[in-house]
Amino acid sequence: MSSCKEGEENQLKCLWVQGPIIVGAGPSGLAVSACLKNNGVPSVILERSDCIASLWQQRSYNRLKLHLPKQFCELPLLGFPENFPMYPTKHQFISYMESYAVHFSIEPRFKQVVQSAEFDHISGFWRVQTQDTEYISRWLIVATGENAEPVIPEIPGIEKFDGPVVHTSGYKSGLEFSNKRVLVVGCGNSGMEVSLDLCRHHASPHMVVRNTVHILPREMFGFSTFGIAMALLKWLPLRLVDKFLLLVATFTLGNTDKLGLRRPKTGPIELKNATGKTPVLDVGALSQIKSGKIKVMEGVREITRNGAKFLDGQEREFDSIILATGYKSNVPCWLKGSDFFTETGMPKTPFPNSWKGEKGLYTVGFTRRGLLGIASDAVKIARDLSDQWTTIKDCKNTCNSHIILQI
Ligand SMILES: Cc1cc2nc3c(=O)[nH]c(=O)nc-3n(C[C@H](O)[C@H](O)[C@H](O)COP(=O)(O)OP(=O)(O)OC[C@H]3O[C@@H](n4cnc5c(N)ncnc54)[C@H](O)[C@@H]3O)c2cc1C
Ligand SMILES: NC(=O)C1=CN([C@@H]2O[C@H](COP(=O)(O)OP(=O)(O)OC[C@H]3O[C@@H](n4cnc5c(N)ncnc54)[C@H](OP(=O)(O)O)[C@@H]3O)[C@@H](O)[C@H]2O)C=CC1
Ligand SMILES: O=C(O)C(=O)Cc1c[nH]c2ccccc12
Repeated sequence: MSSCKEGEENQLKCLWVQGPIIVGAGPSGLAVSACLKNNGVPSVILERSDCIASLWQQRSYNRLKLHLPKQFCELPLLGFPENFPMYPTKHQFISYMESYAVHFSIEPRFKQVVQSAEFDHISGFWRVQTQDTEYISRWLIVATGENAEPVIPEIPGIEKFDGPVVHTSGYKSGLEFSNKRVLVVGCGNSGMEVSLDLCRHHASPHMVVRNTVHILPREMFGFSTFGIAMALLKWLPLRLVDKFLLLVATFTLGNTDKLGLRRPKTGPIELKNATGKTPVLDVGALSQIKSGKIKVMEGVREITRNGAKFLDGQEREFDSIILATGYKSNVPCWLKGSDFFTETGMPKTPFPNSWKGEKGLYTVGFTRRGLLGIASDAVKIARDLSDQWTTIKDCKNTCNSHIILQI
């Protein structure tokens, strides 16, 4: 990286970057940087927080474990340590990512909040601005993730509520909710697992289920449900695999409709692929629902000073509210002049072709396929980009171009 205009007062520093600029040091940014390095391509990662994998280190609850078996959650080129359990804890996953970064000598530039990134048609380079620096490169890799910001819905009356209102990204443990009545809004994996954690800390969770939801056992016949689905998908059509999963789920879990958990018409994997809505992989919440320790509530009509009114006319008092309402991409806030992303910040081109845009733009981790999708994107990007890198290096040796010498 070489500097072109060093810090005059109120002016951005300007840095030319060797290889691509990667925005985000989560699993996606680390994976793509490692794959590039393995192919001899340097890169610079810009990360807004002060650590790698900030979602895992700073914005997730203590009890979190991977809910897919470890073989589906490894980053490319370096697997998990052999002694890891089938479902590593978040602390194990973080330590794995720390060693991954050390192994590939990945050193992100921390506290660099990317505020804008735009392709400069005149120079043919990407200009990426953080709060204090402008980075310039021929390539930009978007690795800010599908979970960059919490979704905070506007629920009528919520501003009147007297008690604490937290999003699951700020929830650590049920310890501070002991003996409290808690309204959990949302019933995805976060809503279910936080409700379960609350039960284990003797709180009284009421979980809002406003819509339909697929709940599957994490394991079937001693094998992971996800693993079974992946294996069957090699041989059978998606809809048949979904039918099979639902048959076994009904057999092992019973009819969840009766508990207020109505299933969508579309099957779980088809729905995940089409909309990104992840089925709940049950790790114990369902039995707490069955025993009445987690109460399922219909949609909220309004929040009051000390509780909530529900669509079915019920009214309850609560001490706290936890918003398990999911996450969203933040790409539209900072990526300018590109029509590669939708207004919700997801690539317009669907999987498996969402990893490559135009003019040196790449995306990793926007496939709605978790860590497996990340690994697949990272490998493809590194292959594509290293071909260009080799061509440019060869040209640099022979054409002696001024611009090419700068990068
Ligand atoms: C609670 C939870 C559990 C999950 N468990 C699993 C699982 O078990 N298995 C699985 O396959 N998938 C799982 N996923 C899905 C997915 O694999 C993870 O979310 C994974 O962390 C995504 O990696 P990422 O690098 O794409 O995004 P992130 O981990 O979100 O990393 C993106 C990084 O970009 C940074 N960033 C964002 N905006 C900017 C900006 N403007 N400037 C600079 N930096 C920025 C962020 O600070 C962050 O560090 C889980 C998701 C969640 C939310
Ligand atoms: N152990 C693990 O590995 C875990 C993995 N995860 C993953 O993290 C990702 C995010 O999960 P999660 O945080 O659960 O988010 P999700 O997007 O999966 O779920 C959000 C939930 O909030 C509901 N919701 C949103 N707005 C409102 C509202 N205004 N009123 C009522 N309900 C509302 C949604 O309902 P509706 O469907 O009606 O919109 C949905 O039930 C997923 O991919 C998940 O699999 C999460 C936790 C643990
Ligand atoms: O946990 C997540 O958020 C994931 O995206 C992992 C995942 C990818 N594909 C799935 C299909 C069913 C359940 C979880 C996943």
